[in-house]
Amino acid sequence: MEVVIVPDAKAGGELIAGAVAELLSRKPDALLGVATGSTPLPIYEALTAKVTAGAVDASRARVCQLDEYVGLPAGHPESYRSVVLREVVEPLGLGVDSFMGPDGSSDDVLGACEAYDRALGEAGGVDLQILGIGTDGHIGFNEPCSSLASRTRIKTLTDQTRVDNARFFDGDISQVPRHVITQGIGTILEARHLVLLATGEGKAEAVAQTVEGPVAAVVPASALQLHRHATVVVDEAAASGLKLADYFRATYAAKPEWQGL
Ligand SMILES: N[C@@H]1[C@@H](O)[C@H](O)[C@@H](COP(=O)(O)O)O[C@@H]1O
Repeated sequence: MEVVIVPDAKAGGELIAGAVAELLSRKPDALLGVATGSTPLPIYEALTAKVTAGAVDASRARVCQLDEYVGLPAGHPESYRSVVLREVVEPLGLGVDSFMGPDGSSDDVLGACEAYDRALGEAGGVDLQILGIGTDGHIGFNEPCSSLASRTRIKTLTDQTRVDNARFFDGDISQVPRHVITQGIGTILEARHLVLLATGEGKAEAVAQTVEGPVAAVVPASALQLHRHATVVVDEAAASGLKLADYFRATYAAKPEWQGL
């Protein structure tokens, strides 16, 4: 696992957008896995700026969702499908046919989970998966004690996650769905490159446990330690709980440019 400490969220966004740009130059039809939440927005803004400036050709890129609420009506503005279309797919100038996600409004939720897990494999697998992290260490919507071998399935949100996400629902926790579909941890680990961005002091504890704690289902993001190409990008505040911060800084400073992220 590589840990990169950046000055702020904007720098993290630029760095990761650069890695996506490099991937697209190598593989124009790469499948990009995207997370929702506030944290990854600087990545999508930086990538959109590169595309608008003509520095990156994303016209053949494909985008896939990490997770979804269950039970929101199709087209609800806070469904993750709507969010990803609004924040990523449309700004990059892509069409809906470049995009895939689980159907959270299906009557057959179990079937929708299995179909999505299968579809990811049939699409050739995710090339680069962008991840955020919950304050409780979740990735996607894999809450604490999710199986590290889990596949795409339905999960129940913790009260903490529903409180954290209420800001997208007029601050009203009762509007935040209790159930979600999420790529499992086993599914996420199949992506070729995992890039987790965490910013702000509120994520410091979860980041410390993810990077320096034991691999444990109680901290789902710690499963990144099992991946052969995982990058954790943190700002100074999110890095504040890391004992090895100076080592990570020195290592990155001495990294040859040709290695990329
Ligand atoms: N399912 C999403 C996660 O993918 C995201 O990482 C997390 C943190 O969101 P934020 O970046 O807004 O803190 O929120 C939700 O739970």
